[in-house]
Amino acid sequence: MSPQPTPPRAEGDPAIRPRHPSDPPQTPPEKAGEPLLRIRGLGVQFGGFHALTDVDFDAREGEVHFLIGPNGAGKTTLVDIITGLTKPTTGSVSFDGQQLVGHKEHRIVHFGVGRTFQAATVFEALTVGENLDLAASYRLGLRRLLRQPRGHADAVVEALEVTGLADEVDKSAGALAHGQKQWLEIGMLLAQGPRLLLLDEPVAGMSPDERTRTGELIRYLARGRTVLVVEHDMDFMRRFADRVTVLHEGRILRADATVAEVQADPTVQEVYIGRARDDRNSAGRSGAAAAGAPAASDDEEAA
Ligand SMILES: Nc1ncnc2c1ncn2[C@@H]1O[C@H](COP(=O)(O)OP(=O)(O)OP(=O)(O)O)[C@@H](O)[C@H]1O
Repeated sequence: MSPQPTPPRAEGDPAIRPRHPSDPPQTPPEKAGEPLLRIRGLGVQFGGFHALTDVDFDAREGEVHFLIGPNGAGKTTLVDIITGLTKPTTGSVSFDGQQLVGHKEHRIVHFGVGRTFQAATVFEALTVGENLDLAASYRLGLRRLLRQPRGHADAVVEALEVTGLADEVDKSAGALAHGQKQWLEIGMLLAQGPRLLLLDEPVAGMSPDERTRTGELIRYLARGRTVLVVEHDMDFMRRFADRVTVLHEGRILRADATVAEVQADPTVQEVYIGRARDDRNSAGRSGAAAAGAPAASDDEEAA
């Protein structure tokens, strides 16, 4: 029997509970001022193929910013550039005034930028606590880690609490349920003390209940930080996004909008619905599932 996920500890905390219809609009507090992440004129080519062209993008402290777009739009490539995995052909990426382009991945982590991948990358043979200790040590450095008093660093204790994994601290990560592994990976990010968290499809493969808990966790993470979420799940976006940017074929289709603005945008609707139509047609022809349109029906309903 697969283990039952424990809910995040701070469930009663109004900052992380799901949005209620009577709640005030989720406009992030800071619209003015310099964004924490500022991307200008970004472009990248693979061979002759333009994966990203002239991308401008801003994200501010305290906001949950969703990056959406059909398959192949360039979302992961954008995250890869921010984190130093891919070098852009043109443009700049400024994080808290620091230019990131040209720095190696580990330097960018030290600047305060962390990411998760589509598949959780935890050390399955280690316990939950050991995974978190290891993640915390990456930022602290070995010398400071050895000088730590016995027990876990504060950042690890916080990560255990907010991911709801405190009761699983001595369990091996390989024995966790799918959702719990994703939460552990997010907890490992948190233990590194980032100011910008990039989450690539954090709810893929999760149950509805796990999605809700992940959304609550993301809202918690955004307190005093910035969270950029790459996601296909439109319902999840509607519930938990502050701002939304839409990419299409490597270009910005709609920048820094509210959920309502994105839903009302006919160009965005056309991209998603057109894509869904194409996928359905090709699925009909080939008999294969329309893998590229996980949220399409959602959007048709929204349209
Ligand atoms: N290293 C690479 N070499 C060649 N082409 C690449 C490389 N990385 C990405 N691409 C191409 O760039 C385009 C954008 O890919 P990317 O993975 O960023 O899209 P995405 O929006 O994240 O898609 P998905 O939602 O399917 O993950 C795709 O056409 C992809 O094939």
